[in-house]
Amino acid sequence: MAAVTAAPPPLEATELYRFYRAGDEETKALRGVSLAVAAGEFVAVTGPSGSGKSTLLACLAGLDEPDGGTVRVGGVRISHRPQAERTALRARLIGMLFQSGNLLEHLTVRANIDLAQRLAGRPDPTWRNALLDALGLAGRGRIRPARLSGGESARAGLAVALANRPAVLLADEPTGELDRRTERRVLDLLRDQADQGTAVIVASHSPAVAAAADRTLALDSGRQA
Ligand SMILES: Nc1ncnc2c1ncn2[C@@H]1O[C@H](COP(=O)(O)OP(=O)(O)OP(=O)(O)O)[C@@H](O)[C@H]1O
Repeated sequence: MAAVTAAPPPLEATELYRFYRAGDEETKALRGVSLAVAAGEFVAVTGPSGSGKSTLLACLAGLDEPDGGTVRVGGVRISHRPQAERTALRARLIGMLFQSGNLLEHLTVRANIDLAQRLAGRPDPTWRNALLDALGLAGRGRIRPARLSGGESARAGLAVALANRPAVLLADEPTGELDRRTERRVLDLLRDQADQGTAVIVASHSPAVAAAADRTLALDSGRQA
C-alpha cells in the first residue's frame, strides 16, 4: 500500500523559550510554549498583560529568535536562521497585522499592497484589486494611510497582510482600537480567511476575538495556562 504522508501544518512551534536579560534581571517571556495550527484554523492567543503574547507572535513571525525551540512554517524552519533568510520566508509565507499598523505612510494603499507582493516575489494586480473590493476599499486605493478612518485603516492593514496570499496570518491586537462594529467586521474577515485555508493566529485581550476563534491558547507568565 502506498504510504500516506500528511502535509506539514502551516504553523508548528515546539517548546519555545525566550528570555530577556537586562543587567542582573532576567524575564522569562516564553517558557516552553508549543503550538500547531492547521490550515483553516483560527486560534486566539489570550492572557494577561505581560504573559508573552507579543513575544510569541514575534517568534512565530521570525521577527524575533527564540532562545530555545523551533518554529516551522509550512514545514520549513524559520527559527535559528540568518535574518535575511527569515525575512524572505516571512515575505513569502506569512501575513502580519498589528495594531500599530503595517502601512507605510508615504505610499498609497495600493502601493502598500503592491510592495508586499513584490517583496514576496508575487506581483498580482488582480488579487490586489480583489482584496480592495472584498475589504470595501475599492475607492480608497489611491490615497495615503493618513487620510483613512480607523476602520478603513484596519481593513487596509489586513489587505497588506493578505497581499502575498499567506499560509499563515499573524495578528497582534488587530482590533484594540476599533469600535465594536468595526471589530466585528475585521473578525468576520479573519474568519473568512481561515475558511479559505489560512492558519490564523490572533493575540488579543478582547473576548470577541476569543469567541470568534476555533480555540484558544491561554498564556500565563510565558507558560500555557
Ligand atoms: N524587548 C524586551 N526587553 C525586555 N523585556 C521584554 C521585552 N519585550 C517584552 N519583555 C517582557 O517580556 C514579558 C512578555 O511581554 P509581551 O509583550 O510578550 O507580553 P504580552 O502578553 O504581549 O503583553 P501585552 O498584552 O501588554 O501586550 C513581559 O514581562 C515584558 O515586560
